[in-house]
Amino acid sequence: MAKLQVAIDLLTTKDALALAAKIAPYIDIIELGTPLIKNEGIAVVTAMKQAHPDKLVFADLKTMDAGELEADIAFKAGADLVTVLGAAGDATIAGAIKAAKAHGKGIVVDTIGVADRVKRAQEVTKLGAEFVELHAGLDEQWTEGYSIQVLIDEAARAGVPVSIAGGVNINNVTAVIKAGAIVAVAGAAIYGAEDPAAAAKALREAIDAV
Ligand SMILES: O=C([C@H](O)CO)[C@H](O)[C@H](O)COP(=O)(O)O
Repeated sequence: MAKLQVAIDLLTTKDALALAAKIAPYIDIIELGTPLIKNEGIAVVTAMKQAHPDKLVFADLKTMDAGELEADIAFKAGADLVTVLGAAGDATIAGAIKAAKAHGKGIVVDTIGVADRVKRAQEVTKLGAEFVELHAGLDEQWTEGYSIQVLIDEAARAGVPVSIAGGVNINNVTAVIKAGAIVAVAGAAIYGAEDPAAAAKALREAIDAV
C-alpha cells in the first residue's frame, strides 16, 4: 500500500504540531520541512516524534556535505527518515546511509536540482537509499511552464523505489501512485487547505483506491 507523506512547510513547532494533530489519522509520514527545521532547530523533530510515536518522522535536512554527521544529529533527535541531496557526492550519501544503518533507520535521497533524476535515483539506490524523492522544489514549481507530469513520467521509468514531491494534490495523486511512486508527498495541498483534515482524508482515500 502506498504511503501519504505530509510536508510541513510551516515555520513554528506550535503550528506544525497543531497541523499534525488534525491530519494524523490520514497520514503515514510526517515531514518536517527544511524551512521549519532551519527556523526551529532539530528540537522540532524530537517534539513531533514525542507527539506521534506511531508515525514515521521525516527530517528534510537536504544535506549536501558531512552526510554521516548531519544524519546522525537527526536520527539522535528522533527522525526515522532523513534527506540527503542527490546532487551531493557519493561519499556524502554513503556517510548518511552509514548513520542510518547505525540507528536502524533510513535515508531518502532528494533529487532537487539534479538534471537526470532517473539516472541518479538508480545510482543512489545501489548505495543503499531507502527510497528516492523525485522532487521539484517550491521555486521550480513557481516557474512558468512547470508540470508535475515530468515527475510522474520519471517515476514510471525509474525502476527503483521513489516518492514524488512537487505540487502533489487531489487532481494528480492518482496518477502519482499509478506511476509506481511508493510515497506521495503533499505539502501545500494539505497545510494550505481551508480544512487540512478533509484534504488529507481525500488524498488518503484517493491513494487507497488505486
Ligand atoms: O521539500 C519541499 C520544499 O523543498 C520546501 O521544503 C516541499 O516540502 C515539497 O516540495 C512538497 O511540498 P508541496 O510542493 O507544497 O507539496
